[in-house]
Amino acid sequence: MKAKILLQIENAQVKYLGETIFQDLNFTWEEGQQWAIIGSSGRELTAFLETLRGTTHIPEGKISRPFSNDYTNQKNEEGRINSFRDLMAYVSQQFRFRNKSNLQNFYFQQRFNSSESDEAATVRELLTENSQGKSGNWTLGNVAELLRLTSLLDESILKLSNGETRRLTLALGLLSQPEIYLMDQPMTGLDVESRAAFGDFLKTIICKGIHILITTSPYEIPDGITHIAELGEGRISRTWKKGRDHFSPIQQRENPWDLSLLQTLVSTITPFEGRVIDLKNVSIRYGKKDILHQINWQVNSGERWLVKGKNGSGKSTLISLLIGENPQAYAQDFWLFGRKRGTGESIWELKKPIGFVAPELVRFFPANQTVRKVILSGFFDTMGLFRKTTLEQESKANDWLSLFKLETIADLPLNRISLEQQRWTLLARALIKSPMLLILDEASQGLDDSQRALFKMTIEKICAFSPISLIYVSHYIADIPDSVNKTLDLGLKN
Ligand SMILES: Nc1ncnc2c1ncn2[C@@H]1O[C@H](COP(=O)(O)OP(=O)(O)OP(=O)(O)O)[C@@H](O)[C@H]1O
Repeated sequence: MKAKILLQIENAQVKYLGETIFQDLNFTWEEGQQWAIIGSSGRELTAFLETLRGTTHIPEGKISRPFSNDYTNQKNEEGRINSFRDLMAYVSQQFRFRNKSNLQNFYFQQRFNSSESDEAATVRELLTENSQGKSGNWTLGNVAELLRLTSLLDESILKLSNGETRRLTLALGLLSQPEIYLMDQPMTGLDVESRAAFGDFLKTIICKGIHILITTSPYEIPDGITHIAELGEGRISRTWKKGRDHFSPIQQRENPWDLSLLQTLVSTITPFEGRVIDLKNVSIRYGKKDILHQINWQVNSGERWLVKGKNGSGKSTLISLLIGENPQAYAQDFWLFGRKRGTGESIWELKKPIGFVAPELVRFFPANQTVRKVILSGFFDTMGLFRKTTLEQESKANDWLSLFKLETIADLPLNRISLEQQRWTLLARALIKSPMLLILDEASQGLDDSQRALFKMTIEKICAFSPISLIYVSHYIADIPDSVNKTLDLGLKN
């Protein structure tokens, strides 16, 4: 007996964000198949998911979704128009939570400011809100348990770490009681242990009848997946059953940047004469929860450090202290660039010698901020450009735009460009003021394998060409540049 088709794309031309991204795309998803989609372009992977969700434009060919026929027919008979989307959950890479009045995204430092957290819903409130009006296998209780959120139910969503937030978004998807569950790079931001456990999570939900399709790295195909499709050059180039075949290794690209321009740009970075960071018995506690416990850490000028630890171990909290975003810094014995914190320095003085990149920064720039403005805002350490710039500053911005090949998109808003272009923009913003210390908090998270390799190579070159001090946070050993040769392990703190 032939397997039932759930979804089918036939000879489709697909336009995504105004560009033709697929030509002659064909894909058949049959009952019982659980798909992993791999490929070297993060943009193509996301566009493929958007096509399944019906948010791209298909001028030629067609897409059909027989999985929803019974449901939509029944709703039509009841005189209601309902879409296949009711049966489909989607976890995107860029999640945005709004504050309670639904007016704005949170601003960055709000997360570490516990007094302001009332503005945000708790994990329980958000899960409850998302389960209303839907009944099925998934309840707040079993979903919270499955995704290890039970102990976090009464926390404000604002305070969650990256990995905790990722688990929350997976839970929200389940509570919509989907038949089809699409996930864009769902293991991004998860620590080594949680990535290993991800296959068990998939197997559990597959057993309950959900069909899944994820985009992922070819090196991370979790348990539960039965079929793999490789995207490349505008179409699906191959499909195979898991275990029958293996993927072609990602081609290592040449570094596409003008390295002599990079060298010139970072040659203005000077070393700090003295100790960059000195933490003496630093402890951070929220309510009854010890996040950092008596941390002693010294970073000397020119050193390159890895900060590691599992999800929720306090890596971002530690970094919030360094970049002046955590009010608890004042109570600590803590020196930055030879000056004790809390001795009258302004937040701007504190930020000046530090360049900082974290993927979630993108969420905190106002919507009208273009790539050029975001890069220029690095001179002023503001989330967006709100003042006049000099010709010299503009010329520096042009150099960075040219280095990272961003000129053609320089005047587009940050939220209209691809994930990798956003990341190069943030790196240019961090470096434009020639900082003495560069802090990268999971800065290549979510990029595809070739872009991650390029990011690593770029940081390697910056370290080779300048005396910059570096703090690098990552859950992926393969992403760590060779020049990083010291480690602070927060997992060992207790
Ligand atoms: N203002 C706050 N109030 C209460 N708890 C908080 C607050 N800010 C952070 N936390 C909690 O502190 C813990 C550490 O969070 P942090 O973001 O530093 O972890 P992380 O090591 O960076 O994790 P990840 O690898 O997931 O990014 C988390 O459990 C988080 O929920």
